[in-house]
Amino acid sequence: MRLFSSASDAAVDAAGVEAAVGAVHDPELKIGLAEAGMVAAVEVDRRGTVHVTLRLTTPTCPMKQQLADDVTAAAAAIDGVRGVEVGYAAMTDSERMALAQRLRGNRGRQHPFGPDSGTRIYAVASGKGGVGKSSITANLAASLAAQGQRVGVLDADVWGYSVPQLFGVRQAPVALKGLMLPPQAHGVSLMSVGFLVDDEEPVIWRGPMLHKAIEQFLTDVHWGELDVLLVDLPPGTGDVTLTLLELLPDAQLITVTTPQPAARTVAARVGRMALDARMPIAGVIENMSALACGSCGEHTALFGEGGGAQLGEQLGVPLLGQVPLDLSLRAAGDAGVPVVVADPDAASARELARVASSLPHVRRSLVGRSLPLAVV
Ligand SMILES: Nc1ncnc2c1ncn2[C@@H]1O[C@H](COP(=O)(O)OP(=O)(O)OP(=O)(O)O)[C@@H](O)[C@H]1O
Repeated sequence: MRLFSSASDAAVDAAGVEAAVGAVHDPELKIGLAEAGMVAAVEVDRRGTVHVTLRLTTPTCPMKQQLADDVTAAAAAIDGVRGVEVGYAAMTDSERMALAQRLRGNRGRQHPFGPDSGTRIYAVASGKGGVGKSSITANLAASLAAQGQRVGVLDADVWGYSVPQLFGVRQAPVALKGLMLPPQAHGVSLMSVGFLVDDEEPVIWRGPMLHKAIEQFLTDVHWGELDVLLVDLPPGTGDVTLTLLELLPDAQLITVTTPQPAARTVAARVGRMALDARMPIAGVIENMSALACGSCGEHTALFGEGGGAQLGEQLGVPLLGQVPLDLSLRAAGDAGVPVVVADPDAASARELARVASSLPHVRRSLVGRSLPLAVV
């Protein structure tokens, strides 16, 4: 229990406490605790201590501590409250079922990112692997979340997933009667195959199974209302990319390349594929641009120069930014904290934050809406 020295000895407004506790937002469910049916009891004793019992979706709820902190802060803000004690109970099966149904709403088996959704979707692609596509995705997401946007990251790089590592999240998502609650980190909702398999275990999905898995990541995950969904695609133009193009026809492509000709040429193929599918391309991000020496400031173009600008020209889209090679970005990624959060003044972080705040919103032309693609 936490005790406070209250400024006044006024009788506590029990209804006010209950309303304040009920209004606390559950970050995974994305609704208030009262609406989620999670407030089992709120009592105020004669000493001004508030006793709250929360009904958790699962006893091992990863948000338990944060919920306790938020509930404590909300109750403590009410006049006369001298202490707050938070206890827990678990939902029954039927309560979990009712909650899952409420969260799904009436969309049934449809995913929530259809043409009527207000979510901007960016699919982050590269030709070659290892050019920093996942690092860029993670940092754009964390930066947008820090600006107050509701952001999700779908790690569609099923074989080479790195979103769990980049966000420092290892826990499996809470499952609520067939609906997965995406883990949260740095204000971003996350979903990745990496949450569902052991680190050492190879993912050997192919064809229909892959298609099904990607579909489920869109349909059976409680994304809630998002302003932006970033999809980290696997490198190249494989099955997953085609599946996503089919499932998310309103997605816009962001192509990541290094300045090197080899990376640019392969990235151009992904760009061409998007153009052929009439998928809008938001632009190109050049990563691993010139390295600035920490002490003398001199720039070394380790991977050459100009690849991003040339790719942009080739595809007829803007160069959105040039993220320098930066030790801070690599170290932050290894530590599981995006560099825009861990070291916002680092050169890479400043450029990534700038790109995030000026991401264009390119709409798909209504001409030829159906895709000339099929998934086998
Ligand atoms: N600008 C940068 N400066 C320094 N290191 C970087 C930079 N961008 C990425 N890296 C590092 O390069 C490695 C590869 O990055 P990342 O995993 O983001 O690439 P990727 O294109 O998503 O790879 P893949 O698609 O093969 O999984 C990581 O160790 C990352 O920390």
